[in-house]
Amino acid sequence: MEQSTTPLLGLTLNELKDVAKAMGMPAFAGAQMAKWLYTQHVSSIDDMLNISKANREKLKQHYRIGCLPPADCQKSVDGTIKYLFPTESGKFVETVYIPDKDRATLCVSSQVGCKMNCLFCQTGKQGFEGSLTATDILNQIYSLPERDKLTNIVFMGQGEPMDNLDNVLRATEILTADYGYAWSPKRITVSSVGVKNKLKRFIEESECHVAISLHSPVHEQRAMLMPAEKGMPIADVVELLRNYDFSHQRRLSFEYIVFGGLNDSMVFAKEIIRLLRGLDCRINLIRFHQIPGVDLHGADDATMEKLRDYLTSHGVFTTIRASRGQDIYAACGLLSTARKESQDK
Ligand SMILES: C[S@@+](CC[C@H](N)C(=O)[O-])C[C@H]1O[C@@H](n2cnc3c(N)ncnc32)[C@H](O)[C@@H]1O
Ligand code: SF4
Repeated sequence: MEQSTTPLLGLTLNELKDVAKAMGMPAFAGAQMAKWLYTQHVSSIDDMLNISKANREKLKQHYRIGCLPPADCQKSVDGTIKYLFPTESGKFVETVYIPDKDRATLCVSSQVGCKMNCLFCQTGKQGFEGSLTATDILNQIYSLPERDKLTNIVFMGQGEPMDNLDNVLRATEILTADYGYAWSPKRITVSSVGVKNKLKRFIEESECHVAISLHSPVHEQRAMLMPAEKGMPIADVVELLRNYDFSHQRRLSFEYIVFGGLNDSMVFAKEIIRLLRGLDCRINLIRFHQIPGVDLHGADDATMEKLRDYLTSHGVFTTIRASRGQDIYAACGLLSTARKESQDK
């Protein structure tokens, strides 16, 4: 890895113009570089053919593209593909490609591991090893073999996006800017447990859809499942969300893993309705992906359907999220944990 050079992937148009200026290149070279990066996805500065050879050589002395191909992948019988991407710092994160009829969604990671330590999450068990740079986040798209088929991106891989907000905002800016990928922010969803001050900033500085990991409407139970509840209780998350408009283009959803015998009774359904009353949102019920060493289990289908029907009939549109890639453990964290363990040996 040529770490003495700086990656171009992850720079905004203005920053690329500054690079051009500093290298003594013509002013328009910044826009040319943006095109080679975010439209053409070149893997080498040598491929930036409308930049003179002399300027490419100069550029290469200080910069590199910053793209890295996936190190491993597992393919599910249902077409879901889990990739293991290296980061610039030599660690690994998981990215899951989920094709589905006319959609193809990419689930990207924002951190290596996570500080939030949710009881049910393999990434939480892995501990925190560092935040991804914007280069690392964008590389999961840039170097994806199925890149041109993507219709949606969800920040639901490893890590808590609000705990790496600057780099997540930089990546979503480049994904949505005209000079970048020119995607509508409506094709991007960012999922969070709710982090004080950061969630507010994200809502105000981005137009992407917002997903909140709810998992319990009851403070004590949510705190047991998700220690982040102690830093920003779900009641405060919901109060904050009430200040913003989710009734038009921008969507607000809540994720709810249904654990058998824990948060799956009508008592919880009623609390959810009370908590979310008047908020424009939907709920996605999620099947629990079993992880090693955790004494929790998923609710059965009939219980999930009953919950869905109750919530929908009480005004909160609710769906059951199809589980994908079961056979390759597409629940994030397992592949990278295995890679970490083999590296540590
Ligand atoms: C891995 S997180 C990443 C985004 C963010 N940190 C969050 O928690 O919302 C994405 C979603 O996966 C869920 N999740 C984590 N572990 C899971 C598991 N074992 N089974 C099902 N869903 C899980 C989380 O609760 C969250 O809704
Ligand atoms: S569910 Fe999200 S916040 Fe919780 S440990 Fe996993 S990645 Fe972190």
